[in-house]
Order: sequence, then C-alpha cells, then structure tokens
Amino acid sequence: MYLSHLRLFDFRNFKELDVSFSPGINILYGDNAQGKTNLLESIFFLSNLRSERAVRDQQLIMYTRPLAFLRGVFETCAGPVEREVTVYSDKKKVVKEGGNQKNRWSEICEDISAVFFSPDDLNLIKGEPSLRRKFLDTVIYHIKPGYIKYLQVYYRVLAHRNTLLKAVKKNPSLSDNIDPWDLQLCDTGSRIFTERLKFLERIGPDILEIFKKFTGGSTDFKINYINSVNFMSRDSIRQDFLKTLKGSREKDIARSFTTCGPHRDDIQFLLDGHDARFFGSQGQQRMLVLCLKMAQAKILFRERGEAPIMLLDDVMSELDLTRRKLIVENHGSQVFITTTDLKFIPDEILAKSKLYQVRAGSME
Ligand SMILES: Nc1ncnc2c1ncn2[C@@H]1O[C@H](COP(=O)(O)OP(=O)(O)OP(=O)(O)O)[C@@H](O)[C@H]1O
Repeated sequence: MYLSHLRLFDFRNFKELDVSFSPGINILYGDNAQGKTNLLESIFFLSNLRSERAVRDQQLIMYTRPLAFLRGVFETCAGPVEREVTVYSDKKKVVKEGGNQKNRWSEICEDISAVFFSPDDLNLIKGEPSLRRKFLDTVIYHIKPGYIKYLQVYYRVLAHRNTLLKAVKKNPSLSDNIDPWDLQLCDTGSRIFTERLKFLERIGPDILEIFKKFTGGSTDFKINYINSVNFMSRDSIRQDFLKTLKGSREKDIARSFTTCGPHRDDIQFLLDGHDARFFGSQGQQRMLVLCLKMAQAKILFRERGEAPIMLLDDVMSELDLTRRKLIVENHGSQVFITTTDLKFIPDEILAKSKLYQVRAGSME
C-alpha cells in the first residue's frame, strides 16, 4: 500500500499543498522549522487517524484557522482508497472514504497504516512504563481491532473501582461493593494480559532478528513482560489476577488506587542481561527503538498483507552508513525520510529516491 497523492489545507504551517509521491523512497529535505515533520505527521494522521505528536487534534489546525483538511489517495491491493479528514476547532473530526462519511472504526479501510520513527521515540526505552504499554497496546489493536474494546472497558471499570476505593476509605461498610468490580476487572484484564503475552511471543523473534542484523549479533537480547500479578500459568491468569486483587485490597483502599493489573505492567528489554532502560548506551537505546518500530512494520505487513508506510523523521544523521542503508532496505514499504542535509543520505539511496525541498510550508 502506498500514498500516491496528498492534499493539505490549513494543516499546521501548510496553507495549501497538492503533491504526488513515489511508491518507493521520498526524501523531504530543508532547513529547520520549514514543515518536514509536519508533512510526515499529516501522512501519519491520515493513515492512522491520530497524531503521535499532537495532544489534541485541534493542534493540527493552522494557527487562528477554523479547520484543517487532509485528503490522500492510497493505492492498496484492493484498489485506490481516497480518504479525507477534516479537523474542526470546535467539533469532532469527520472522516470520509470515497466521499462517504465513516462514523465507526469498523467501517474504515484497515489496509492503511503508517509507522513513525522519530528521535523522540527514545522515550519508549528511557521513559515511563506507560509509554511502553501504549506502544504495545497500539500495535496489538492495529492487528486485532477488537482489542481496543477490551482496553476501553478495562479502563472504565478501573476508574469505577478507584472511585469506590476512595469511598470505602471514608466509609468501610461499603467494602463489599468492590467484589463485582473485581470480577469485571478480571474479565477484561485477563484478556489484555493474554493478548499482550501472545503478541510479545510473536513479535519477539522479529525484534531479535532485526536487532541481530543491526548489531551484527554481538549483543544478547531478550524481552520480559513485567507483571504486577503473579501468574501461575497461562490458563490461570483470571483466577490469579482475582487472587492478587483480593490480596492487595487493603493496600488499594489505603491508596485509593488499584495497584495491580495490566495498567501497572511494563516491558523490559535486556541487553546482555541488563535492563536497556537503565544500562543501555544512548546508541543502543536508539538502535533498540528502531528495531521495535521495524518489527512493528514487519508484523503489520505479515498480519494485514499490506506494508505500512514508513515515516523516518531525522533519523539518518544519527546512524552510520551501514545502518542508514539497513533502515531503508525495502520491505515492500513506501518510505518518507526527512533530513536537513542530503549528505546524510547514502548515494545509492539518493539515486532511487524522489526529492522534495520543503520551505516555509511549501514543497518543490
Ligand atoms: N498549528 C500550527 N499552525 C501553524 N504553524 C505551526 C503549527 N504547528 C507548528 N507550526 C510551525 O511549523 C513549523 C515547522 O515545524 P516542523 O516541526 O515541521 O519543522 P521541521 O522542518 O521538521 O524542522 P526540524 O528540521 O527543525 O525538525 C514550526 O515553525 C512550527 O512553529
């Protein structure tokens, strides 16, 4: 799948843009603050219907304007899909495909997706566990759309349970009311645990393979799922979760917060047996993030039969020549690369790329 055509109107610093892209490698070059990342963000937003950068969709609208409009033509195995998104300053965004408004995720073409690589991704390794959980959950719901429902229900039940814990702290006679919430939390929570474990088993070998390619196989690499619940076995996840919840109830009431469950878990990346978050060098952490994202793209391709668009924001300058080539090594994906200087792009990649100069919200 690839994006053949993009149109933007009042998106970030792009007043108006109408551009065609190559199905292969597209290089966007230009000075700082010209709009290169904004352009990648528009492709990511149009593909995944969310932004990784903006906290609210409204931030995508050009300052002081009432709306932003994006239209893309994606060439998929099943034929072209024309997708339009209008982001309003005062109401929910509207998504259309082939001119028809789409109100549910289930109506939206599943073949379109993009993976974003940015220098900020380092936080995926260095940052809080919530960022790693979010990465894991996002990849899972892209390959298993029903997973998002488990998350929504789980977090809703969790919020109810936490409110109740607060009430019980003030009035202990309400404590029996917690039981039904524990059962509901275990129903969806155990599904989330199971899906995450299954997924890590599947993606683990992919990350390992990519990691070996990038490091030349010199570093031993392992992924651990760090559980806040002590599971005895895969079959007893629900019972074990319930038991742990009951065991931690006094503590939970005292803190007015549920201290165990999928919302407290983490993923640990071990390099030669040491946690990359605390012991990995900046270079190793960077490499690990790239491998994670590449494995994400690989698994999306395998599960959906369509390669996601790869958006590489300013990653070339940080890699040596061999790794620069490895990262764009074509896996059937359309690739967009931003750079401030074309000298960071190896000649053989330049030779087969389409080049665009980005200058003050316009492209040539
Ligand atoms: N909502 C918005 N409306 C108008 N301009 C915006 C909006 N959001 C961001 N900008 C501006 O867009 C400009 C370009 O930002 P962008 O991050 O795309 O630059 P870049 O070319 O990737 O630069 P760098 O090489 O430094 O990463 C910035 O000057 C920023 O202030």
